[in-house]
Amino acid sequence: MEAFAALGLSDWLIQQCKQMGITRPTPVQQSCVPAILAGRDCMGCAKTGSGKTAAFVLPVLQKLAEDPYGIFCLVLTPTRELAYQIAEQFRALGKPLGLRDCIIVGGMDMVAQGLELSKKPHIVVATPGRLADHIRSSDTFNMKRIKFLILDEADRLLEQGCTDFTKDLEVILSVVPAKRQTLLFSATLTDTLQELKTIAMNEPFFWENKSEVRTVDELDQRYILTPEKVKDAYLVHLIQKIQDEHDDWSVMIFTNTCKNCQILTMMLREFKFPAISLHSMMKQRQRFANLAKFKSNVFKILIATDVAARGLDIPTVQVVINHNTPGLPKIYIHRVGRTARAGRNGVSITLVTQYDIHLVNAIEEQIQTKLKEYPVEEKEVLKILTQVNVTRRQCEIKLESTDFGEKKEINKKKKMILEGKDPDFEEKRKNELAKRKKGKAEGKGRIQEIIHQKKKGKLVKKKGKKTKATLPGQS
Ligand SMILES: Nc1ncnc2c1ncn2[C@@H]1O[C@H](COP(=O)(O)OP(=O)(O)OP(=O)(O)O)[C@@H](O)[C@H]1O
Repeated sequence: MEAFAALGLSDWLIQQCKQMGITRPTPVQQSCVPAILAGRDCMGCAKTGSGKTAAFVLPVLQKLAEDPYGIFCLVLTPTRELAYQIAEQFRALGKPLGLRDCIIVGGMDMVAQGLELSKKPHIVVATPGRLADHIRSSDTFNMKRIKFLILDEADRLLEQGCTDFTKDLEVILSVVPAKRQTLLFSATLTDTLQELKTIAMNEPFFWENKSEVRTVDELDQRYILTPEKVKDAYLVHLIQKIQDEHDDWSVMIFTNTCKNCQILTMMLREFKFPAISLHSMMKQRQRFANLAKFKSNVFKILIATDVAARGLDIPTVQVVINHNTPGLPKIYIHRVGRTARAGRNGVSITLVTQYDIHLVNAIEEQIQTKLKEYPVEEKEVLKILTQVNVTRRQCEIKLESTDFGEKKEINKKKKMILEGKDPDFEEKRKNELAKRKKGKAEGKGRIQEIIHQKKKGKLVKKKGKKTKATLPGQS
């Protein structure tokens, strides 16, 4: 326990860590915690599962305990599930403080979120899109006093992937004070280092793993070379093998599209495997429910798109299967990082077709490790090939007969093209209009009205009774 004390953390926090089984700091914690406590901006680039979350949660809680107010700290993160996970860590470690946190993510009730924000929580954990919507549409809260701005998975927040956060980040950065501590963390910071340095303005303390190898030693990284048409048969064979050989097992399968995710889930269920999916075309409540069922091991297989590739901490996951070879090495690093976390062992198996070999070469070059072939009895795979492919086709037909979002989207786009419109341009225009409309009408009107009403109601009930969080150090 002394090691944590040597970092400058208070006794109550050390005790809280102990209760959670955290007894010795990991290297990223060892280096970043003292720098953050000393008031420096910080960039931490450490491998997956190495405890980056606690590296920022611990010093923020300590500083909050010394001078508690809301809104003290804003954490931005790219996915909704990750926002909940980070808030949980704050809640667990900050329990003795009576910590009040607030989670602002898309897909959840905006009015309830507005009300939460107006109550000045100590910590706000948000995805950028929804928080920017609140900033644009409401004046019942402000971020003028925040002391800490944290970007978790910072490189993802800055890159222009399928979800582009940059516009929303601009909105958020325009309302947070220039005088603040900025903390940036990820397992893959290096590509976006220059942009990140402009956000962390004050010569940040930079900590990076010394090792050339960018994945953890405890991870056994394998590949299977397969023709595209045999991929699913390999997948079914692998799952069957894992199920036969282990009593206690848990697997994450990553695939490239929401539709594929849905079809693979249906197909594995036809084979009576306990599979469940997670992708961005599901309703948010369903996403949370499925993740909870997987975490509690009710379902042993989670089939997901890259929405689940970063940050999720599910210690029971022993195997990650890449149903498609990731197009970018950094996506590979995050996906396989869902196993072999916090010193545990894990296996990753990537299904590689002859067209993906250059992708594997790029991955190996980046991670400075050679993937090893996963030995499979091909004869066994060929035995189930026809049955698997027929089942997949049946699932595809079944899905096509439903109104699964992707099909609807494609049809909508086809119609637009026939009308001589550019679907992408139309989409952008529609989103802009919707945002503006929502900002003006709903935001200024409905949210504030409800918030004011609720506040009034509460004040009448309490009649002068003031509530205050009980934070150590507060008189
Ligand atoms: N000092 C520690 N000792 C033991 N376990 C720890 C320690 N610090 C954190 N952990 C645990 O390690 C696990 C992984 O931590 P965390 O989720 O913060 O990893 P990460 O570095 O953010 O990974 P990723 O890059 O995938 O987001 C968590 O379950 C966390 O509770």
